[in-house]
Amino acid sequence: MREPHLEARQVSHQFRLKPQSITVLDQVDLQLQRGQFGALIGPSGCGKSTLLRLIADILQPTAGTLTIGGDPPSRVRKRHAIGFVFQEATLLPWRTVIDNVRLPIQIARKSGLPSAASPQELIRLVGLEGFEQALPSQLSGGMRQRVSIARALVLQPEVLLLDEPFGALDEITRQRMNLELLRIWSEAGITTLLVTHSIAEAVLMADQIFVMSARPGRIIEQVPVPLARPRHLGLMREQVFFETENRVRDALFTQEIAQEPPSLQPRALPTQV
Ligand SMILES: Nc1ncnc2c1ncn2[C@@H]1O[C@H](COP(=O)(O)OP(=O)(O)OP(=O)(O)O)[C@@H](O)[C@H]1O
Repeated sequence: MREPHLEARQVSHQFRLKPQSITVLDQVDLQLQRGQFGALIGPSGCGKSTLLRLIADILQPTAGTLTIGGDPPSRVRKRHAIGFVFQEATLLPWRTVIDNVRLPIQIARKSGLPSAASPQELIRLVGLEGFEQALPSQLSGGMRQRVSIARALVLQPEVLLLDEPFGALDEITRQRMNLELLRIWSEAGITTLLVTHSIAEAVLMADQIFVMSARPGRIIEQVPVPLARPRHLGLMREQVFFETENRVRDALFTQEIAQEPPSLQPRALPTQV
């Protein structure tokens, strides 16, 4: 068995909310092989973004260990090897597209620049050729997220973390962006973890789907996606797609039912004797 590239072992996290603290993540175990695409799905507030922020070294776990290629996230972040795309495109409004994509290079230069990709080449990769000199206000929401993805890739990260990047987009744009992201991922070959609320999106994109419980979040099921690559929208009509969706849905809703007050839970039918 190969060593995982991205690994969380027994990771827990508590936030201090005076006067007490809340446990957001409880002994999370997760593994992704190098170059794999993982999706994290779970009820709102179960700690998906928190887990991504722990992997990105924006937060530190209260317990447990995280490693990327055997290194702690702090070391990986210092070599600028973690790409992060947030829910909203966090672009600098006064900078052009190409200058937003260049920004991480300019910041990293101060601490000894790791190898960087060509911003122009990345703009081509995300399909924004011709918009290099546009300002964020002159772009659609989908185009702004493409700029964010190009910016996250410019320092050639070892892992790419995406926190519901297309949540604010309409269904058609979202599906197009999903396919574009898959194309970019397959060209860049980066270990990728995507947070999503959409079961279909998780199945379409991922090699492995990690289903989380309600807070405190735990991984309650890992669902492998047995679909060939390259993926295309036609796969969404195939039996194996429905079956994988159902496995994820069952894992999500079984726990929902378990948490309902007893009066709302379905009664077991009397068995015939
Ligand atoms: N900085 C913080 N301080 C205190 N509590 C926090 C902080 N950040 C998040 N939380 C709490 O941690 C829990 C998990 O939040 P998180 O954003 O990780 O969930 P999520 O699964 O990504 O939710 P959603 O799907 O709605 O985006 C929530 O209850 C939230 O209120």
